[in-house]
Amino acid sequence: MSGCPFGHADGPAAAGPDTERTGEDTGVERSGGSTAVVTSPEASDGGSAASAAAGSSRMSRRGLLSLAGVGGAGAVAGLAAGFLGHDALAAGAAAADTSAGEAVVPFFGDHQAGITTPAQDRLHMAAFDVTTEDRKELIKLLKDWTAAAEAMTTGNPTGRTGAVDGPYDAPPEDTGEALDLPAAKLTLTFGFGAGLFEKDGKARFGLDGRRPEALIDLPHFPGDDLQPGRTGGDIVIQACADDPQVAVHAIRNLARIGFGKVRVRWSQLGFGRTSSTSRAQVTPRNLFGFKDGTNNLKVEDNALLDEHVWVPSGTRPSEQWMAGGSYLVARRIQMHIEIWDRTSLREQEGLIGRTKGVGAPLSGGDEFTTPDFALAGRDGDPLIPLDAHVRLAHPDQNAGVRMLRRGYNFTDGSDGLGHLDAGLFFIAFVKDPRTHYVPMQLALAKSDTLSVEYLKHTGSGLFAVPPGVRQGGFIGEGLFA
Ligand SMILES: C=CC1=C(C)c2cc3[nH]c(cc4nc(cc5[nH]c(cc1n2)c(C)c5CCC(=O)O)C(CCC(=O)O)=C4C)c(C)c3C=C
Ligand SMILES: [Fe+2]
Repeated sequence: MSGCPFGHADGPAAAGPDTERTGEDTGVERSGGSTAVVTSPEASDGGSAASAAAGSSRMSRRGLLSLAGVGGAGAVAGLAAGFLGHDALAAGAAAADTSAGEAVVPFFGDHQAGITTPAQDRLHMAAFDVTTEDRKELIKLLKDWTAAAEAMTTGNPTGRTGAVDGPYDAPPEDTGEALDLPAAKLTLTFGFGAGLFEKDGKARFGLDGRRPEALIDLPHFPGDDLQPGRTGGDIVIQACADDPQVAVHAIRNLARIGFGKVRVRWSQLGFGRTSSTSRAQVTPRNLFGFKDGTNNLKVEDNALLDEHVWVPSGTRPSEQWMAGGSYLVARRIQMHIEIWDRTSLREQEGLIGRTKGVGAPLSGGDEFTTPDFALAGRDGDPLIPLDAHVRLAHPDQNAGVRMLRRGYNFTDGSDGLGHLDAGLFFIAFVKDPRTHYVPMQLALAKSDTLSVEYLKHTGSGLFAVPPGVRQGGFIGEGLFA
């Protein structure tokens, strides 16, 4: 093959007449490829449809590799180069792997993906401090992140030359550990912390007056033991995927792209979702062994999502950029699992207010029966104790507010004192944390025996999550308009 622009044996061959560049940012060929697109309820506008189409016409990382076994030596050479001819592409399409792991959640849409998207199995969340003070540099970074996010969520490497097709004497543009992995329903959700707007009393990036009123500094809650290295951050990125390596690869490459402009402040891995966000999903279990997410808001609850999760338009003009967005609350909650494991089943169920087996309310019925908080047992006491978690967290006790929970289990080794450092990385999306998080957290921290005796909050963050990105736009574009 001739035409290697970088002059090394493995370099890209010239694109043949049947190939077409899809864009400067990704350098990936149009392929009529095999990636299945998951219809995202969040991505419901025209841009999303276009994105879905773009996603479906792109070749995923694994689609590319599968061609090696289909198109023979020519295809392998093309594969190594990242450029494929028409015949090889047609053969590859015929042999396409459209298994669930290939599924793509569209990146573009009215709302960002990763909020009502059915919760994937794995999480890697990272919060960054922005180290540059240059507005142009920040905007450029957000544009570069948008391009990289679009590429990775469609199962493609970052940059024009990816992991193996760049100059031999330069670091690759993509780190490569996801080369042979499918998109795995990767979603990347971006949010802005208070520190992006002002630091030490001074406005940053020309954003004077643009900090939304709802982006408060969270108060100290009773029992909080927050570690500075696990708290705050100017920008957060939530990566969720059904493959941990895909999620970690995404955060790593976004951090790499941000080198010199942002610095990772904290990051958290999560290994098992603790919420279902769609009625099609089975309710998972947290590390206390209880079903978690039964009475969560679900993607099917459109009216409730409008009422409790999405920021409405019509707020102050300076906050209009948040319309269609949401607020992300992140709390790293350490669970005293060794104490829990020595607690009787009766007490465990009383602390939660539901049965451990099927997750039914202690007032009776099955998992999805409405709890009857007034129903008393033979002793006259309510069957769901007054200090049960589900009673105190129920909308009836919280001025009717609801939240969309999207947390993950975590285990980060041990604490050096013979205990696992394990817990629940609580993530919730709400339209306004002042009404939809702070009062409930205060009530739980004061009166919920589960919280007081078995939990410790060790990290915290609150982020304004702007609405979805339109094709050709960039993350948070409205804020910089
Ligand atoms: C501030 C909000 C909440 C925190 C923090 C929180 C932590 C937390 N929760 C569990 C276990 C369960 N929570 C359940 C229900 C539930 N929890 C919250 C809020 C917070 N939880 C709400 C709003 C609800 C729903 C209440 C309702 O409407 O009925 C349940 C029951 C199953 C379910 O409905 O999801 C469990 C179990 C843990 C272990 C934990 C911290 C580690
Ligand atoms: Fe809870």
